[in-house]
Amino acid sequence: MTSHSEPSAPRASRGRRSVDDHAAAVRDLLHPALERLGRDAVTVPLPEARGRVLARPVIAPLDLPPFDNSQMDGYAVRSADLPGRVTAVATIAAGHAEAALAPEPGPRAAAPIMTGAMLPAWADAVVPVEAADPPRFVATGEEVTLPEAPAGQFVRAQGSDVTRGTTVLEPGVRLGAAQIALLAALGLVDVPVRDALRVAVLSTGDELVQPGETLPPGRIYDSNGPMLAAALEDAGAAVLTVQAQEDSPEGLRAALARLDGVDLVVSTGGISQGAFEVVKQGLEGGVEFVSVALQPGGPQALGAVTIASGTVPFLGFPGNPVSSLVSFEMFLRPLLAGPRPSVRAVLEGAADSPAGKHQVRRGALRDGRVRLEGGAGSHLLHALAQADCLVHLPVGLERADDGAEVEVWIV
Ligand SMILES: Nc1nc2c(c(=O)[nH]1)N[C@H]1C(S)=C(S)[C@@H](COP(=O)(O)OP(=O)(O)OC[C@H]3O[C@@H](n4cnc5c(N)ncnc54)[C@H](O)[C@@H]3O)O[C@H]1N2
Ligand code: MOO
Repeated sequence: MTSHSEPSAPRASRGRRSVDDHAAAVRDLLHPALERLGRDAVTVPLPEARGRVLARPVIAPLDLPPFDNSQMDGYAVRSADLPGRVTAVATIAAGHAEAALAPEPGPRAAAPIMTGAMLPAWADAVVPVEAADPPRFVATGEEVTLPEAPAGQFVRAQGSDVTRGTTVLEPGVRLGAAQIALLAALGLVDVPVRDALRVAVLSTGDELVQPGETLPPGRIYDSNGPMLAAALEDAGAAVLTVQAQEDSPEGLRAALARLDGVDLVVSTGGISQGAFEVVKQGLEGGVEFVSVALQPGGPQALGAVTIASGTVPFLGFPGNPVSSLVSFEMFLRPLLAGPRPSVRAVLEGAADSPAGKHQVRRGALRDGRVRLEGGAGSHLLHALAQADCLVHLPVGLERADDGAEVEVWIV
């Protein structure tokens, strides 16, 4: 949150921990685990590299394009021969270098050439076929009239995209479709990526039923488990298990004791003021329960828990789905995947925010204007699903009027 905070923002009141202070506490808690990830690289095959974070620089082993080639279907020519009549020589198709490597023809020659095909060394320009007279490919030995073509026209020069030996991707880059395309174009198959943070997600609450099962009265489907698993994976973490947990402190401790080989446990629910707060009752001691000046996402828990493979960091997010996802966005995601893109936008309609709290509303951003999706309620999943941004109403801003400028994170 540090990079997004307002330096002059009033501090949270009434003994609540500020958003920045809690973000710092979570950062400190996860520092050793994240430092290890920054150090340790693993090699994954290219098809598995999507969403991973590059651990080492990538140095281009070849030029891109690897050879001069045509940008158009047309005729490869010497610009000095044009305009005028030229005689067609052998056709050069993409992937077939023989015709391009054939001995240089005499003056006033033109080779029919296809997009992506290797330009012969004797040619320095390409005339698109539709500019020819006749506007088609003529047979070898026939004549065609071509207009003037400056040297370099429609030629994609070797190395014009990437020069061999240059660093094309830096460590820390998240690999998406474009980066994977670049690695593939360079012929690379083994990609050094940061080891992913291995996370266990535990949903707590006796009311929870798994999607696909029938829904008895008074019960609800577990949406936090799938939501956080998706959010974590989207941020580059490896979710080793997603479990719903019966509401008993002993059951929770037993479930933790069975977990093996995770770097972090994240739970949802069971941390506020109810009579059956399973996380609070089961983990008191190693875990701290705090009230953060954030809405939604006020109740928070953090500390350490003992699992089969040792003691690992623990984060307890509140059970309300929007609270849980906002907690993830504010405290965990920035550590895993860096800050969300942040813009200033003009608010459509007014919004009220509780005194002394940093409120995060859901919004839809269009052309620099943001419309709130749904109210402040932290159960409003449909509105969350319509939103494409989070709207920040920091401490001290108890009302934002229609037309006010607000900070928005694009999610
Ligand atoms: N007396 C008070 N009551 C509450 C306070 C408070 O300060 N005083 N804080 C409210 C706020 S704010 C929040 S947020 C919630 C947090 O409560 P818990 O973290 O203890 O969560 P639960 O009580 O277990 O559940 C809250 C809510 O969320 C639903 N839920 C829980 N898990 C899931 C799941 N996996 N998928 C979908 N929905 C889930 C649950 O059914 C409840 O409706 O406490 C307020 N109360
Ligand atoms: O803080 Mo709760 O997290 O508003 O719904």
